[in-house]
Amino acid sequence: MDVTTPSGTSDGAGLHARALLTVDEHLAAVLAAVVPVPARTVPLADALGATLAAPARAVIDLPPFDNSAMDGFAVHHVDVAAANADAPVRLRVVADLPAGSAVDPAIGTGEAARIMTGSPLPTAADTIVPFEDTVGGLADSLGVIAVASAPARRGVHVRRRGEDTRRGDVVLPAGTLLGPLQIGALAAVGISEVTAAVAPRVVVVSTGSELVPLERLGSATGAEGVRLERGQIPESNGILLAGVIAATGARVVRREIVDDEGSALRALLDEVTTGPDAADAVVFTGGVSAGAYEVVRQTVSQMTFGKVAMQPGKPQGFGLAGRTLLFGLPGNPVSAAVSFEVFVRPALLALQGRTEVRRPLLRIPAAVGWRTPAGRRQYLPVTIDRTDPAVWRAAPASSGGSHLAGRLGGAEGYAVVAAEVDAVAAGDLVDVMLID
Ligand SMILES: Nc1nc2c(c(=O)[nH]1)N[C@H]1C(S)=C(S)[C@@H](COP(=O)(O)OP(=O)(O)OC[C@H]3O[C@@H](n4cnc5c(N)ncnc54)[C@H](O)[C@@H]3O)O[C@H]1N2
Ligand code: MOO
Repeated sequence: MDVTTPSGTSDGAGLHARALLTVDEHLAAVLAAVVPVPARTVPLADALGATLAAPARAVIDLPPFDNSAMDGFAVHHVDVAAANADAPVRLRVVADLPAGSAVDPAIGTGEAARIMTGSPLPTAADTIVPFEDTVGGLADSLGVIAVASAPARRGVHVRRRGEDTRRGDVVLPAGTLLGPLQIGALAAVGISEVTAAVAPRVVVVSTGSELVPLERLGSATGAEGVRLERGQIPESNGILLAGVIAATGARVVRREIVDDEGSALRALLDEVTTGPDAADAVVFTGGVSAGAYEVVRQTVSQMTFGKVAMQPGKPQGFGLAGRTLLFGLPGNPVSAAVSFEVFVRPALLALQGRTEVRRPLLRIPAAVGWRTPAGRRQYLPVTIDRTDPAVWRAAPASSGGSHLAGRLGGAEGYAVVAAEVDAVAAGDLVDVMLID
């Protein structure tokens, strides 16, 4: 990246003199530093949100055996091929097969077995007749039944062994996020444990002497209300980052607020980046731009600092302490949130070996026009206007100011507008990065 020495205020002029990095250049530099975390074997039940580190192969065929798709009767097709309402075919019911039954009854000519959905198809039968196609239905389903409608063909309503998946097939490749559907699919093919990436351990450090931790704010509903002195603000980046980090499958092992003085930050950094329990990543916010009290910039010598052609999120710091990734995100809350999406999230996913590290983009028309910053890629918080279900539209959730943290609460994504574009007009197609 465009590197400046982390010497604080003295190199501010140098920063301004240098060209901006593109978002893609900075992201490439970040991803190049990522070394994936190790994998471990984990019970499937504990793997929600983890990333597969090895292909998951089916342990059994799915379905595991030929079975009935309907509640009804297992029959010989030839016996009922001519059945109709005017000339029902009578069959003697010789067995009753609930799901889970291990019985494999003999079924002779003119005979049937009552069978429930999911029960194995008797070896002697080849077709299922649902209750609805018999005269007596469920109410008259034991003894002798009358089939009033011929099955469309031999084998109808039979679910075949292995028709979904064969034993040994790769059900999901390495690098897949294990969401609820994936976990369900793996369970269905007999997998009870998986090889998954160990959750990266992440430390979040908010910097700024103006920050008041939530627990010291007092109760908004109490008689005294919120207690803030002049110049103080509630600390909000830490809780936001903790949430988005957890959503990547990583684990926030520590969350701290440090002042702008430096010694607390230095001690904390040493503690969390050395020894066997060193964090996989430390995410700082604040103290990275051009002011007189930029604690991250002035203290973290392992990071380099530069400007990226994006808005918000222009000042960025990045580096390595041993194997720990260090991110210096700007302190403005929208800048911190956007910077996380664009640089930190992909890195945390890459650490876990995730194949897809990008957010999905939806290209939809802008609901209204807005201005964009010259020469910087814009990430504008937007809601998705679904008034017309056929044409969703991107509606700004804020004017784009990087301090408008309250408006962030209404955002469903970020409109991503190229650096060369100066303004978006209503109806222009824009890419919306969807967030969850
Ligand atoms: N002379 C210049 N000034 C600034 C520049 C510049 O290029 N030249 N860049 C601006 C841009 S763009 C941004 S973004 C900010 C980033 O500044 P820092 O990363 O140094 O952040 P701070 O100054 O510490 O804080 C900025 C802002 O955000 C509030 N903040 C910080 N941490 C938190 C937190 N954890 N929770 C809630 N709010 C937080 C802080 O109070 C400030 O208002 O710099 C511009 N300046
Ligand atoms: O680039 Mo700053 O991140 O505009 O707010």
